[in-house]
Amino acid sequence: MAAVALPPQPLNDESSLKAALEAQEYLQSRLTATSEAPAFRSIPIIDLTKSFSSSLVDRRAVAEQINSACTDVGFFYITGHGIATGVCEDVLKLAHRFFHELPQPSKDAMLCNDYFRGYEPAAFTSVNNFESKETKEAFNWGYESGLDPTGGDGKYVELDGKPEASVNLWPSEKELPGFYAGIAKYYGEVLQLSRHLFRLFALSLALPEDYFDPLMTHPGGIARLIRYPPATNPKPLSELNEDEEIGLGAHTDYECFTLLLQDANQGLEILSPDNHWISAAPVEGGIVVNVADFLMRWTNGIYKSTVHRVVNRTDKERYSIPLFFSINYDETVETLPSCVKEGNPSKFPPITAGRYILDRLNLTVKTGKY
Ligand SMILES: O=C(O)CCC(=O)C(=O)O
Ligand SMILES: [Fe+2]
Repeated sequence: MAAVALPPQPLNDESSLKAALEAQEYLQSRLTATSEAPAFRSIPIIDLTKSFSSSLVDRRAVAEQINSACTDVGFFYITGHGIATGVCEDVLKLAHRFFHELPQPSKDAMLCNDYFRGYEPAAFTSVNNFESKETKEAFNWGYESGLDPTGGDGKYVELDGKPEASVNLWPSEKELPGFYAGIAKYYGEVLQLSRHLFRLFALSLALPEDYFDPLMTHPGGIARLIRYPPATNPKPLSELNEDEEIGLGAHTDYECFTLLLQDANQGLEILSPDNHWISAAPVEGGIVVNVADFLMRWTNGIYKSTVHRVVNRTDKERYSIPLFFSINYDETVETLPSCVKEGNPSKFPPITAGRYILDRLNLTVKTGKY
């Protein structure tokens, strides 16, 4: 069965902005009150090795674990994912080089553009309504067909639906030799891993395995190198801490799901429904996966998009590299058929992938459009 996408329609800016504002309200409600969902204290680890098997039975067994993780926690680690340790180590080294070797004026010359590509100095964006000053700095880039091992289908459009060659901003080869090639290596692999995961998500949702394939031929995929400075007052995660030094404020992600590579320093924390923060400390060889808001809506709320934040509690810098994987930005979709039942109708109107993400991003910038 082919994926059911709606026929092309004019972008409905109003419904996506409404959805973006609702997401902010949801965040505030999660931070101020507990939710009725069952509490959790740990994050499942899923070994993907069998998901690469030629046996559908093996692939379904992995998909079932994904279903439980997404229903209960919204976060899981993947191991056995096929991206070599060396590739992960190399891209983390590149992150270090970007922040330490590139002179500040060169970074400033690549200041984040309207599509959120380029360099974000500390405190440039704030995910949580500016309640906290964020210490992180970042370098963001997005999909280019040249970074896609499939070569893409030539139909990529940007967040606002415009066909753009590329709005990415790259440091020059002279200033940072090997940077683009190193990014391309990791990005290409993590993009393909995301497509593989989406097939497992399809199985996990009782959909045909290729259900999402036509929707990720030119997918949105913003990725970033993030640097968190060392803590000025290192201390472990504790309920008693009140003066948290926020690296990245409490938020949910916007797209379908995120694949996060982190270095050896812990800092990522996720919010259990009973409002306890749980550390998502690095797991050897593991990549963190979390459901984001677009997929939460698409599954009628069955898959959880869980609130998380980053507090670097160590005396070392911390680096992380998330990829926010989206379907093609020009797709408008309605609730998945397997997530709508008699007595449980769709809770969410259709929205367009890119426009929704752009509205969410715009709400994070001090000079935002709204
Ligand atoms: O740095 C991390 O560990 C998490 C980053 C994150 O949550 C994000 O960029 O949305
Ligand atoms: Fe996040």
